[in-house]
Amino acid sequence: MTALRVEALEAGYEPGLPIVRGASLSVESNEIVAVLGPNGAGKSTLIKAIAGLVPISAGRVLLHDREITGRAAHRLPHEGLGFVPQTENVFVNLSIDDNLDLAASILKVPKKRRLGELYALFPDLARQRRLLAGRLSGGQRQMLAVARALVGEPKVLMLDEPSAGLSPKLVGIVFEKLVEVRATGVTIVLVEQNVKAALAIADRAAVLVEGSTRVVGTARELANDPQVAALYLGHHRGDT
Ligand SMILES: Nc1ncnc2c1ncn2[C@@H]1O[C@H](COP(=O)(O)OP(=O)(O)OP(=O)(O)O)[C@@H](O)[C@H]1O
Repeated sequence: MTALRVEALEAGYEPGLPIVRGASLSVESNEIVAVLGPNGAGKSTLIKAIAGLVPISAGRVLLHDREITGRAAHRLPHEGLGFVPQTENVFVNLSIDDNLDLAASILKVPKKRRLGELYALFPDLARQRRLLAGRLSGGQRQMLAVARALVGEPKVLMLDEPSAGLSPKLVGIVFEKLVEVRATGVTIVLVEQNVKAALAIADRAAVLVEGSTRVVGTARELANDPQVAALYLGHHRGDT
């Protein structure tokens, strides 16, 4: 079953100046799909447009065959779509517990059960639950951002550059956690500059160039395609 379908999407920050220009993507249930591409290709803009944070001027977004095009960001967790922004993705002045508690209150999720499940998935967070989020290391903070986005039990979780600012070791730890999250039945879409790390966990990937999806293939095909590598993937930050 198709979990998320993006059809010929156009989106941008100013009217008449689309940054995303005809991006199409189909993500099957329980897949991990990476959106890759050169700097400035519009990867973040695409994921933010799906997440209701950038205006869409053409095309459609469907979540499990239900159209959600242009749906306001705050409504999407109720539709089963979770989003982890690249920055400001936790409340730094609140504890881990309060970050999760607040998300559960807003989404009207049974707190005790859901936080118990999330603490079982993220034991490091459970151990430090009274600690302020602002005092967490980069990797732990990213884990909390993922946990927060999971509070509403999304069917599809989208992440904007989860590896940003993390050491290669921490990228590995965070990405392994994403594989565990997928094993709980969550479909994952991630935008990444770290091509190598993303292709290591992804089933398939799409390469976005100048706002449109140019190549879609299995992670293995893309990793081994010298033309794709030379043309589109290049040598990006963290790609070592
Ligand atoms: N808030 C904004 N307002 C106006 N233009 C923006 C905004 N954010 C990004 N852009 C522009 O949109 C274009 C695509 O940016 P975007 O961040 O989507 O690319 P990207 O592929 O995610 O790149 P990177 O990998 O460098 O983050 C760039 O030209 C950028 O300057």
